Amino acid sequence: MIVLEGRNLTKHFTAARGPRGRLGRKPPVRAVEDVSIALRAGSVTALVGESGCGKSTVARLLAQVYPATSGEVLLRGEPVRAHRGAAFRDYRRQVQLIFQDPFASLNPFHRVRYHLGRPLRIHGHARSSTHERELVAELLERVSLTPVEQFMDKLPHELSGGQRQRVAIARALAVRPVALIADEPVSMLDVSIRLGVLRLLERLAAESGLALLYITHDIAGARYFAEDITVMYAGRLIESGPSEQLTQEARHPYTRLLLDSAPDPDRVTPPEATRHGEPPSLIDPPGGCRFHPRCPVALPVCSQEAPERTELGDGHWTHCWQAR
Ligand SMILES: Nc1ncnc2c1ncn2[C@@H]1O[C@H](COP(=O)(O)OP(=O)(O)OP(=O)(O)O)[C@@H](O)[C@H]1O
Repeated sequence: MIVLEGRNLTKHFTAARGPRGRLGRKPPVRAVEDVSIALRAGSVTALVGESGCGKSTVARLLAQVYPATSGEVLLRGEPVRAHRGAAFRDYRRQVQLIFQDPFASLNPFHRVRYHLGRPLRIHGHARSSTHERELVAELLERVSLTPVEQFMDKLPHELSGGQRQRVAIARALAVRPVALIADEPVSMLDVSIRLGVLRLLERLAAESGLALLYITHDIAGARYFAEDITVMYAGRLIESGPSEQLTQEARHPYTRLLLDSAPDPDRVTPPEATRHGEPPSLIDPPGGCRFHPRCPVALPVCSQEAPERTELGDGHWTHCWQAR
């Protein structure tokens, strides 16, 4: 069942710096163009791409941190129309964001008990202080911070990075969301504890039927963790499909470059993606397929016209002239 969906989402920001255009206006940053993505209950979807390609903007559009320039967001098939008031607050409760830096998202002066108890109180889940304590303990157990008594009264700086991220996840769970959007949730953590936090997110999605969007630049890791992978390049989606199929039979040259440049301790030659240059500016993106200036197999048509979506079967699709 599809829980959360973005349809044809586009976001243009007004650039804070940079020269003004002919009409004296600053040109927009075309951060996200025509992105459609669906998250299913109990399932992990990965959104993969290089830094600056618009992944966090998609996360924020889905969480309604700011409105889309065009396109719509649907929760359980219903378009989200409210941008303030009770309906909007309820939407923000149901769709929770987890950020990269758990330290920045936890007030350093408050103990774990407070961080988890506050949302329980605000949303009326705790009937009394004893009940609140029970619910806090339950949340700590769900994120495997046990024995719970050891964690209740800790301040954020007394916890490791992984433990802090677990508290941030528990706080998101406290308000009983239907979707979690995790934006690079492990990239600031020690390599040795990343897998544990990812396994926790996977278990929570499976056990609680949460729809989970996992945002990452690591396609190799996404493959083992997500059921589906969607690849983004310079503000656009370029390929998507079931993880195994997408990584085994990638059809877009950019997906192949990402797979080739995934960390490999045995490789001596530089990764393909670095050999083929940098991502383009989103103020003045290349015409046609945005990847064409870096594409090793570009055709003349690639610089002229953006390719439509080609269905490749079993939910696998791409936008590439070579696949048409
Ligand atoms: N509030 C904003 N105002 C202006 N430009 C913005 C704003 N937010 C993002 N951008 C621009 O939009 C583009 C996409 O940014 P975004 O943060 O979504 O990328 P990302 O793929 O998540 O990158 P990273 O992995 O580095 O966070 C970038 O060019 C960024 O500078």
